[in-house]
Amino acid sequence: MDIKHYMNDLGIRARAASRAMAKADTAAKNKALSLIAVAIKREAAALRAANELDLAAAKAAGMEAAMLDRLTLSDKAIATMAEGLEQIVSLADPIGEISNMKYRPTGIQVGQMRVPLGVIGIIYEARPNVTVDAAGLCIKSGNATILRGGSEAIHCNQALAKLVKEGLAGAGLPADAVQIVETTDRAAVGELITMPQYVDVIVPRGGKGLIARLMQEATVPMIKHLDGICHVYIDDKADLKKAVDVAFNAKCHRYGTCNTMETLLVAQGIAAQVLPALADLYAGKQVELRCDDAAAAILAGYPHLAKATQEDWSTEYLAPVLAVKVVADLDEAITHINDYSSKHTESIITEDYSRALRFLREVDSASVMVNASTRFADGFEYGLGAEIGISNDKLHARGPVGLEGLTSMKYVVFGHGEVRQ
Ligand SMILES: NC(=O)C1=CN([C@@H]2O[C@H](COP(=O)(O)OP(=O)(O)OC[C@H]3O[C@@H](n4cnc5c(N)ncnc54)[C@H](OP(=O)(O)O)[C@@H]3O)[C@@H](O)[C@H]2O)C=CC1
Ligand SMILES: N[C@@H](CCC(=O)OP(=O)(O)O)C(=O)O
Repeated sequence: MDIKHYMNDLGIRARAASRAMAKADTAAKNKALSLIAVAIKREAAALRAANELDLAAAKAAGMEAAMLDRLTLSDKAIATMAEGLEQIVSLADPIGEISNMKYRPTGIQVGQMRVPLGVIGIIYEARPNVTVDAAGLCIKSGNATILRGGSEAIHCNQALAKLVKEGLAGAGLPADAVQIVETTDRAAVGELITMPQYVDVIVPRGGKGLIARLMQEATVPMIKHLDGICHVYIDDKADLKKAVDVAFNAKCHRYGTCNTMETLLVAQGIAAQVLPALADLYAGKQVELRCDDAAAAILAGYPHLAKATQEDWSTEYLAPVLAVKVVADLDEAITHINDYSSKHTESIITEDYSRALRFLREVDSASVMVNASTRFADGFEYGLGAEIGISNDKLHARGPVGLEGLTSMKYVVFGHGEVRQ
């Protein structure tokens, strides 16, 4: 079968499955999720073996360490996937909820019902846990999904998809509710984003190349999950220990994730105190610091120092590299963030309540934090069970997208035979 026909077939199956999923009851959906969690734990060894195949190929192709880390399905990642599914089971089913019922003067009663989006096409990076997180959220929210994961994770994704289908079938739900694209040919992406008759929304998780293509070609609406140029701003009213702990964690906890800090802004009033302490920790991890003149002057002698260029303020390194800038005050920090961030996640470190509130109000990003690491921008950490991704789009859903982000509201009207005058 050629790719056009193959994708068309996936689309037809997904559309049919979405109709069954939309009316599936909560117990069946929860049963499927629990069965998948059990199967994942049972098949942990087989999943690791499939992941080894992917890792070996990726290493041979020269994949960088941070991307290998993202591709790795460790025992902890396997346990977290299963735990995420169990968390989704425990969340309330959003589907069918009716709210805002009001009587109109005509006698009719108008309200809204929460409904699934339908068929969701997800294009994502080579990160196997996303396959299960996305499948779990789509199942619970009554959607069908077509998953196109990063080609480097194909073996692992195929192994996971089998377990998802086993869980769906065991709960009496259509196995086609979750389908993965079995080819790594990018022509399949071209088809997925141009079949509005079968796909209601595309969730692209990826970098600039992916988005450039989608912006040109897609005829299906998108909720974009893009790069994370995330900032931490250390205010001159910051607690030093909190500043050092958060700025170190935000950069060094994991380099390859989109919620990792890429630019550190420091108020000039505290820079001479906080930067040397932080630089000692960064030096231990060989983090390269790309500094503006003021930061470079404070950090003279640091072993991995480079001069920042204009380009650094707009760069997502996904690597042990950090741009560092000294700013005059909160105003300059907010302006810099609103000019250069990708509207993903930003954090202020301060003990000053008014400045914290100003930062929350004036920074235009999907997650805005006070005294916490940007690494917390994550569906699991926010209590959503998992996430489809982290939206930096402004429409429909912002930040980590969980169950509610995969639904919309339709109007429902109850009458007693009223007619319009
Ligand atoms: N906001 C969020 O939730 C997330 C954001 N990201 C962002 O993604 C970026 C890095 O991830 P990375 O894996 O390199 O992302 P890529 O954009 O390279 O890949 C992501 C997915 O898109 C596909 N893809 C990429 N370009 C094209 C194209 N031109 N046509 C068709 N398919 C394409 C890839 O397929 P293939 O395997 O063939 O390359 C892969 O499945 C970072 O900017 C990161 O922050 C990543 C994950 C989540
Ligand atoms: N959920 C993630 C962050 C979002 C994500 O998937 O990002 P990425 O590592 O760029 O694929 C986490 O913090 O674990």
